[in-house]
Amino acid sequence: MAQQSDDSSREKTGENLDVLVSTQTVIKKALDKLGYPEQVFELLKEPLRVMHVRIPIRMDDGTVKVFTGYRAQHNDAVGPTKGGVRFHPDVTESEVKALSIWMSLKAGIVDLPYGGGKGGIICDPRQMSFRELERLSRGYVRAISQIVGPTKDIPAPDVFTNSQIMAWMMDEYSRIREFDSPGFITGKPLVLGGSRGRETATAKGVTLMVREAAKKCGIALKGARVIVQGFGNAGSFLAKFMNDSGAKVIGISDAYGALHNDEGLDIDYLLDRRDSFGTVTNLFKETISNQELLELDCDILVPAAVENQITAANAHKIKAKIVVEAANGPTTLDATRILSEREVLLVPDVLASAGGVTVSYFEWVQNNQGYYWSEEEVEAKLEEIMVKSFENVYRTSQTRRVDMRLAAYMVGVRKMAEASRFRGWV
Ligand SMILES: NC(=O)C1=CN([C@@H]2O[C@H](COP(=O)(O)OP(=O)(O)OC[C@H]3O[C@@H](n4cnc5c(N)ncnc54)[C@H](O)[C@@H]3O)[C@@H](O)[C@H]2O)C=CC1
Ligand SMILES: O=C(O)CCC(=O)C(=O)O
Repeated sequence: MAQQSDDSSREKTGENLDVLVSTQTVIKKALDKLGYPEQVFELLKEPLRVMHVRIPIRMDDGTVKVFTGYRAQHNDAVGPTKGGVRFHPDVTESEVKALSIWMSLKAGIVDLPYGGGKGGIICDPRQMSFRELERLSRGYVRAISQIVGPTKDIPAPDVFTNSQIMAWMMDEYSRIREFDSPGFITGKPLVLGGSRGRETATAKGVTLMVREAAKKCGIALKGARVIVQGFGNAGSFLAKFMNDSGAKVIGISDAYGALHNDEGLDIDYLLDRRDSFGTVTNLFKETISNQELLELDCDILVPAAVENQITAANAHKIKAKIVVEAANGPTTLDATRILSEREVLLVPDVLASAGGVTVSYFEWVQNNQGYYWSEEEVEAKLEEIMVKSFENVYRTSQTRRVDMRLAAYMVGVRKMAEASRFRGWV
């Protein structure tokens, strides 16, 4: 999704907003810095496999609609591929490819035994009924069933998909295989083998990254003014955790607009009132645009919605001292450079949002063991991994004198490059 949010007045800068191209640019730089030959880039610049499927679904009114979907598997040298499935009208093949590469990098940074995968269906679930969504979820699994599975490629939730959709997908896969297969997918409801702590894991991980970044910048979290773009799984729990830690959440948004109050928003009220698609601004008369939100004065800014929100057009107007990317791809490469020149500490997506896949890994391990952990155990393990990964990336950025995004790519790409080399692929 070369996403633009609700403000059509954004300046045009001629910047390339193709997230696959920008990801490839940073992968190339990371491999060059690490001294890998060109053939490694040739291997890693695109997914090994991309499946394009067309899914005919009987709609509630009796008509048949054919949906287009994708599953991309970037690199499986380290282990099975893993990553979410998004349901969104702006999904493209190029975006799904980039998202699968980011999953490989996340797995490398937090050191999971996976490569990256990602899926998407072009649809608007906000316009579909519960039963239509069930048929689409099951149809997608039937279409990709040959290339996925607990030891091949393990899906999970992403934008506009949730634990109910994971449950239908798991059930469909179990029917096809004639075997109960909880390890086929993560982000499931607890009663179907989900992990404690998975629902809040992405936000918990981002909270830890905000904490570590604030320490580096000498900013006290208590009283810090925080803005969160997006109020879905990642954004809404993050706003709550920030609030709980004594920070003041002064702005939030969804796809339709944003809310701002310098005295702090009532996050518990908003959490209670948001719908299952993370929409809450429709309840208010006075809203501002997503672009206005991003440019407000604050200490910490967390984009937690979609791609290409901070670009060359607005990077110089960002007032935050710390930007932590909960969303995948919210900041373009030009914007990354501008923020870095302005000495804004940017914690990149492939590190900041890796808490989700980390607890998904815990879920898969628990499914394989048939033994389930307490929430405290999950959170302690998550904290250890995220803090260690932050330090690793931060140290790399300091010692190699590169920005945090390039440092994260250097850390993330190494394991799959080495595994591919040992396998004799490059
Ligand atoms: N759910 C997870 O475990 C993980 C999610 N992420 C990333 O976090 C971001 C958000 O994902 P979730 O919270 O899971 O999705 P979600 O579907 O729960 O919520 C998405 C939020 O973004 C808003 N939104 C959608 N389109 C928008 C637009 N054009 N402009 C502004 N806001 C818009 C929606 O209204 C909603 O509030 C995505 O980039 C996703 O890839 C990253 C790692 C894990
Ligand atoms: O939980 C997972 O396996 C994947 C999460 C995801 O899609 C992401 O980190 O972007």
